[in-house]
Amino acid sequence: MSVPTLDKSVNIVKNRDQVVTTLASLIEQVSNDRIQKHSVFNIGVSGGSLVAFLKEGLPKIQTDFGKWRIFFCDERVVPEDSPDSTYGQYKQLISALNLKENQFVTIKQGVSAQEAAEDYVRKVAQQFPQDAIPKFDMLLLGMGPDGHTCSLFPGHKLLEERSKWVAAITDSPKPPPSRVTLTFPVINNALYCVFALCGKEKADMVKRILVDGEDLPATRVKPNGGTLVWIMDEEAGKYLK
Ligand SMILES: O=C(O)[C@H](O)[C@@H](O)[C@H](O)[C@H](O)COP(=O)(O)O
Repeated sequence: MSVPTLDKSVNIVKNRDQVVTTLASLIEQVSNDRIQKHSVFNIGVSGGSLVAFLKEGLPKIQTDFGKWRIFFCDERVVPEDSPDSTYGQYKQLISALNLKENQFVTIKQGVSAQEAAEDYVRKVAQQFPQDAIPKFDMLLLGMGPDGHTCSLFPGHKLLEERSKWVAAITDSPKPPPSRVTLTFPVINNALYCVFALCGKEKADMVKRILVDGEDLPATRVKPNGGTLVWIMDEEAGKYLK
């Protein structure tokens, strides 16, 4: 797979196809490194357009998917068979990548957002017993047109959460309203935080975050001692040139 090399934190590639291949190549590199060192690859995925990027890109990479544990950076509190369920959208990857269902760490079904968040904290803690704060190998993030990431929205009190690793939100401005989300203490403890995005509708917000440094949720993703990578197409990055 010939893709542009990632030599900086902000990578503007030609088009959506190259976002898919560049993202997949980075995931391939990091997953193989982590599996070689720790025999497991702990990755968090988001919903939105990232789902399609991964469905297209992951089947083309060489890695031991059997060593992957897949978490959700955020998840909607809906039944798994709802079209709004992020896990429901990723389920197709189970057969495509020969995964086992239990490699996805999913949220508890049939409970409130608060209960789902409390349960997810326990599930996450189980996978990172040695860590004072869970240290994900890689978190794959989207950025909404309002600068949100995960289910952390501009002006929301959850932006200030400093102790809970996973929080519930019931007033998400992006439907559906009830979700669980990782919080910044966990997000910024990851080894890699990777934003992947496309399209001119994101260009203004990309400029406000990466040029103007406006304090928006996506601006606050600054992995401590980790690596932040942005991968976007020319349309999304048109104000960065
Ligand atoms: O489940 C979700 O809604 C996401 O996790 C959310 O944070 C998403 O990543 C952004 O809204 C960007 O979505 P798009 O890439 O579709 O614009």
